[in-house]
Amino acid sequence: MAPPQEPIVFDANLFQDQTDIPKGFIWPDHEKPSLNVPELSVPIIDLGGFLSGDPVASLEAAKLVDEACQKHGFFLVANHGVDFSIMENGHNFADTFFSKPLDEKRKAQRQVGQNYGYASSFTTRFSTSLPWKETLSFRFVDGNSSIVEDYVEEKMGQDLQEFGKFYQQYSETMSALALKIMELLGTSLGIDREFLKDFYTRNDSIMRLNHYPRCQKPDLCLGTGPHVDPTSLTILHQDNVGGLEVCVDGEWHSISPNPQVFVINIGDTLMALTNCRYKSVLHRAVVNSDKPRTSIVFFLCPDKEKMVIPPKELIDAEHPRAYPDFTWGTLLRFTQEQHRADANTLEAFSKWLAENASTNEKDE
Ligand SMILES: C=C1C[C@]23C[C@H]1CC[C@H]2[C@]1(C)CCC[C@@](C)(C(=O)O)[C@H]1[C@@H]3C(=O)O
Ligand SMILES: O=C(O)CCC(=O)C(=O)O
Ligand SMILES: [Fe+2]
Repeated sequence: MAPPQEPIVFDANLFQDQTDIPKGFIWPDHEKPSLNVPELSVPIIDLGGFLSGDPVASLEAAKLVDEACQKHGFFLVANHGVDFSIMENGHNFADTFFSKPLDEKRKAQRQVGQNYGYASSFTTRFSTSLPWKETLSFRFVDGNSSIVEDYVEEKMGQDLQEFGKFYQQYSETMSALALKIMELLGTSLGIDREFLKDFYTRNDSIMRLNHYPRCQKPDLCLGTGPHVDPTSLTILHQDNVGGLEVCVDGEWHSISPNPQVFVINIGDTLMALTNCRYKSVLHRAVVNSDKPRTSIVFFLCPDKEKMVIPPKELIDAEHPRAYPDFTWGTLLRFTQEQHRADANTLEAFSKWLAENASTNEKDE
């Protein structure tokens, strides 16, 4: 992915009221937003009921999550044990950061080859189909109690210490929530309840803030383009603006904002780990001309060196291996250096692995 010669600088404060949209932000006709998409019916899972051990609640939660993950990979989690003030503060801190002048935000500028830091769109990574968003991403490693706050202090200085401490805490809260959800998925898959939880205990995840400025041509642009998450499990909190859409049965559907719940979706790595029992599904974020939108996203990822191999209970004559063995570290590198995550990342990755088998073995 060669960067453009003269990358545009996406300054949200200027672009949000601009009617003259640079062509790099105009998406191809077949990917432009659709009008009046229907709402997706997504089950609300009572996580606390499952964790309480109540047999009726556990059975209901496992049944609902199994159906959803086999079909479109999205579900909502309620009774999650996370105090609403945490989500509220998450958005307040994000809004404070993104309302800063661009040169302030660029103190944490994401460097070429880095997955973390501030990015105003990805004009240095791509030259077409540019996402109408700014992002701030952190690395979170379970067990490292200051990785996020250290990064913030190093990149943005002492005055953002409270900001860094907050997202350190938020990331730890999401990591713990993710492991509880992994227990539920282990149960719904009918495998050892601890298998997935153990696989992700030492997770090496990505905490990301997505900020979508207003856009005066919301019918031409996309906040985040159509993609499947290459990661394992996504825990997303929407504000009350709405814009997340999922492609089910070939049609885009909206997921209505509900700030009391977290939106959960399966990513490619977990789809491979479940030998395709649970689906990683195409989704995107649309923008609007009236209000900016923020989503707070925790991408659960395993240790980068762990080999992703489904448990034997999920491999049989009817379900042969769907994907080759791989590590998340190799897939992450692939999405950052070779192939922008889109609708077909795992297929392109499998082909790339086969073509570069000798090189990848040397890198291991
Ligand atoms: C490993 C990742 C790459 C992206 C962030 C995480 C999981 C989702 C990926 C992404 C959001 C998919 C759409 C394209 C992308 C470039 C984006 O719009 O942000 C992707 C992220 C990335 O490569 O930075
Ligand atoms: O902002 C959203 O609602 C979706 C963002 C997303 O899919 C992502 O960051 O992977
Ligand atoms: Fe996504």
